[in-house]
Amino acid sequence: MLAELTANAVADALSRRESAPLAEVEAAALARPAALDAIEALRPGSRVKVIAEIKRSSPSRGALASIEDPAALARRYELGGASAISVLTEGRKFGGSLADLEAVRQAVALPVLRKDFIATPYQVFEARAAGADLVLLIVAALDDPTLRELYDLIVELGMTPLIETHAADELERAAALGARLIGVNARDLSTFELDRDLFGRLAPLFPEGAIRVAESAVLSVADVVHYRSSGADVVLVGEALVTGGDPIANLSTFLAV
Ligand SMILES: O=C(O)c1ccccc1NCC(=O)[C@H](O)[C@H](O)COP(=O)(O)O
Repeated sequence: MLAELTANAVADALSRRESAPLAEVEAAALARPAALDAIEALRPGSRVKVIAEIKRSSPSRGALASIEDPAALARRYELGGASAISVLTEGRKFGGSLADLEAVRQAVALPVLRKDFIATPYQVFEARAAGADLVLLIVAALDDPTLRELYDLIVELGMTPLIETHAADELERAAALGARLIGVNARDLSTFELDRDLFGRLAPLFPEGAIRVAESAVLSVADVVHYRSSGADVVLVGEALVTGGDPIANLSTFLAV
């Protein structure tokens, strides 16, 4: 069953009255310099890679960090060795915005992910217009034709789709797209429960050659070790980095795994 939060966010996206006409956002997206190569940045190496997230609050944890200057935090992440930056752009539950993404884009030379409940081509153009290099698609939130349409548009605009899954059948749907970057979110979006073992159970189902991203629930180095030993190439970390003091010091411990 589609989580209520996700269903509402998708319904919002579908019914939104846009502030700018599609043609304008499309033109702004096409006028941007080429997107950065996220596949290259996240290519598996001898150590785990980190996508570091700008996250102010969340439905499961409430307020996490005020983050008055997302660009400054992104620069710290870059200095600390992150391979990409995730920016939550959803406003109501996560306190994010496209303005955050634009600010981060200008501050760092790393690929930037638009992390949101993406359900329309408009949002994909908006992401590119704001400078995103990657766009998250949540398999559970989209039917196959929409998933395909949005996936193809992201690729056509030169960006990289990060395909988020939470179950075996969703990984099959991600594989059918030809996805090169696939995440398993440990967080059940209906109950918010965290299952750090889910990644390991689904890891054998990843298609050959896909980059494997473990999303959510990294609170300590032990969690990174756990994901890495289960086959993760990349971990996506929010809460631990925005609440854990010096992000550079935290990243250095994660990146040693
Ligand atoms: O974080 C939440 O509570 C949440 C609830 C419902 C949908 C999505 C949610 N979070 C988005 C994410 O996937 C995480 O921000 C990201 O994976 C980082 O997770 P964490 O390191 O556990 O903060």
